[in-house]
Amino acid sequence: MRYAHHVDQVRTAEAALMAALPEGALMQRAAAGLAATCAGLLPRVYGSRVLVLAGSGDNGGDALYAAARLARRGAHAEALLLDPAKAHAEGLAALRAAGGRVTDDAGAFGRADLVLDGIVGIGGRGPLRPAAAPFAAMARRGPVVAVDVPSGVDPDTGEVTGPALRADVTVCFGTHKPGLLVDPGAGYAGVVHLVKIGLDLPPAPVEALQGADVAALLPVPGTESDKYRRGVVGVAAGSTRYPGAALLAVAGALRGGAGAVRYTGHAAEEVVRRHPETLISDAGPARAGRVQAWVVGPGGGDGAEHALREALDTEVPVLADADALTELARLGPDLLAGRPAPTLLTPHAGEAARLLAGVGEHTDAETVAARRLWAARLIAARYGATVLLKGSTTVVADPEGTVRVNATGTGWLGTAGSGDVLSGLAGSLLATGLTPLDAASAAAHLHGLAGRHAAGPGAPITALDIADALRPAWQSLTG
Ligand SMILES: NC(=O)C1=CN([C@@H]2O[C@H](COP(=O)(O)OP(=O)(O)OC[C@H]3O[C@@H](n4cnc5c(N)ncnc54)[C@H](O)[C@@H]3O)[C@@H](O)[C@H]2O)[C@@H](O)CC1
Ligand SMILES: [K+]
Repeated sequence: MRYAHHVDQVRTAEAALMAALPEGALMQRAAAGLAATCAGLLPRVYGSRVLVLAGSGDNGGDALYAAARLARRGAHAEALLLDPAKAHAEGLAALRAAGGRVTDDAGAFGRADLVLDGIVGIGGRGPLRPAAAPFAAMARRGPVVAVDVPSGVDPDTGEVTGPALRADVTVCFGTHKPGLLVDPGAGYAGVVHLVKIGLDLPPAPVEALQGADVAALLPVPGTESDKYRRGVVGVAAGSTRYPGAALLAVAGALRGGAGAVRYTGHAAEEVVRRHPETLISDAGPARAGRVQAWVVGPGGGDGAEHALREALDTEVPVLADADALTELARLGPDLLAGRPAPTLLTPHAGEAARLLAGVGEHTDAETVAARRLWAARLIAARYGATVLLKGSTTVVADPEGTVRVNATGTGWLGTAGSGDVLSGLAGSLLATGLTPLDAASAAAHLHGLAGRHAAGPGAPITALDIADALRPAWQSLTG
């Protein structure tokens, strides 16, 4: 598991640790870890050109001390001070003592074998200021290593509201920051290395499951299991206009761990032709027969409201997607109030904007994509449901405030019907007994892996390719 903490939590933990350590010890731990990572990125340290972009805070201090360590190993280290009068004095003295020097030549950026971005860390707010902004667009020769956070990325949210420095590697201290795990910020962070500095931190508000965590969640049938004991997932999807969505949701559900899939809707014939193992029901969710979870909405068309209401009236978990979300946004969160079982909503950015409008928060898909944590948390809180917000990093938020992010995806997943496969998959995992948080985050992880598997080194994929790749994706976790 990767854990990420907010800036105020880091500051509190840092203050407690600093009080117990000799002055400057913590910064030396950070600088030592940073210098070690940089050394590993250079073919050889001796003779390499290292440039520090140093801001006015301790982030600049970390970078200057790390550059001093590299200078002691023979690197030509230079520092470009963005606010010379306020530069970190001790760090600068250490750099000079090690043979490094200050430069005011911005061209050094393009010549450096490695750039250390020590402009701002967790003290940063908003985009790069004018003195640093030009570096965001400048050509670089060697890797840019962000110190703690890529400057210009909001550490708590991952929001990027103007120029920011794109890093190849980010070395963060003590814990991850949410902005390193959530897009758009995650896209600026590159590969993230964590340097442990001994912080005693509270429970993490944001976490990211790793392969082993997902493997531990996935259901394994016991010797006594049969199709009913493994869980039956109901799929109410598709319409005469959109039969394909039903096929795709069922394809995902069949590969999600449930023992059987029960389908109800207008595409029964097509579903059975393509997936003969599906149980078909003529009645809607209210009378379709026993299931342990319902998936409702993909390609639902005009029938979506009816199917949603019937599914919500059952006593099992309900996953609402696509047209069911549009209906929910129109009808409002009261529709979910008092349900005896949890609800999982799986919007993309546009549907999330609709759900937000349904609670009086008028916004658009672009804003949701730029403020993913905010949007997912707000929908979860206002609808009292778990939310899986699809997109470049998938954010899963539950109404109690836990957030999980998933970054296994690839841009190739942005293909028609991909979300239908995901909702079937997540619903199937719900039917096996996983909580909505676990089902949603495991499904997002598997779906991302399947997309990568299907796309291989890089090629367009179809939603059915993703469904087909779910089995090797699952095997890659459990094998
Ligand atoms: N104090 C310590 O012993 C340790 C410090 N660490 C480092 O200290 C950092 C936090 O240091 P600070 O609290 O001094 O804060 P920062 O160094 O992150 O930034 C503070 C300074 O940047 C300016 N600033 C804010 N937003 C800006 C923007 N958008 N563009 C340009 N300048 C901006 C502020 O005016 C302020 O002067 C961490 O991120 C980490 O790198 C720790 O990680 C390790 C231990
Ligand atoms: K930085």
